[in-house]
Amino acid sequence: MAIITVDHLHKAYGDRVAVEDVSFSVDEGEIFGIVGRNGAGKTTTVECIAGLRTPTSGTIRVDADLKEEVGVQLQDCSLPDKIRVREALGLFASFYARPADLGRLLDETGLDPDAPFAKLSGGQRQRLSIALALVGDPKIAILDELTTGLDPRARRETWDLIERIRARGVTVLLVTHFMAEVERLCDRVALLHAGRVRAVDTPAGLIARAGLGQRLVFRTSEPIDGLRDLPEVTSVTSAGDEVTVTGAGDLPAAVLTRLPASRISGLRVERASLDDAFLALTGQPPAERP
Ligand SMILES: Nc1ncnc2c1ncn2[C@@H]1O[C@H](COP(=O)(O)OP(=O)(O)OP(=O)(O)O)[C@@H](O)[C@H]1O
Repeated sequence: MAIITVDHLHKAYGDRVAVEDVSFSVDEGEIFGIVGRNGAGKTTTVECIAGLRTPTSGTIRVDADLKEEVGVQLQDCSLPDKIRVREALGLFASFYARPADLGRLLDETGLDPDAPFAKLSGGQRQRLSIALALVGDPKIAILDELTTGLDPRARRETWDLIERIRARGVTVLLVTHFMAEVERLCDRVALLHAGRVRAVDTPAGLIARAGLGQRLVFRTSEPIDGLRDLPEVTSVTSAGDEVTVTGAGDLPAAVLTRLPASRISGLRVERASLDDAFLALTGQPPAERP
């Protein structure tokens, strides 16, 4: 059952259109991702859902009390240096009629209640900002760029935390640039591009929808322009001398007609990833690698 329904959302800041036309719905209990390049309109969309911005037109229905039952973690959490984790949680809890059990939140996030904000690592700050979003025991948690800037270990710990939150029945709306995060966490995802929805699907559905059968990765110092004309090829990208070719059909045989095996090395065949699907659906890669 839908807990959030966004219908033809349009939001302009003066002359600048941030969201052109966005519609999707989020089912109760799912982790729903919103992905797109910088400036695609992701933050504006979730801020409208959270009631922090007013749509220029279109409608948003949220089956929850916005003040009491929707927790929001926006980009860039900052608190006074000296405030301790326990104090920050207590302060935010005082805004709610029925706050969450702070002991359970501390257990879930693994934070030291006596640590001052200034002493927290990037990952701990991120976990605190998630805890603050959950302090009102919300039905819906909106998390914006949850793991940007975290190292791989801190990112994995944050993903585990989100899975524990979902296991409690919280619906999670997650804005992210990272396709690995989407594959790991999201049941479904809306791909935004230039203020519009390109696709709403499961991660596997997005890959299938992009029509990318497989990809070849190899090294060569030969020119690769001729590969793009092959009917089997969807995209060709290179980084240094490593070339990635996506496509369908008998891709290896087609590529080898243009590039003899003697001129390439390290050839491997991989299934298409969500990064590839993003590239195929928007014409651009999702973001710089974390
Ligand atoms: N308060 C504002 N005033 C004017 N323009 C804005 C404002 N907020 C966002 N924009 C513009 O609206 C567009 C969409 O911004 P938004 O922050 O929603 O995108 P985003 O997909 O979340 O990007 P990012 O990944 O960089 O956070 C951008 O072109 C941005 O510059």
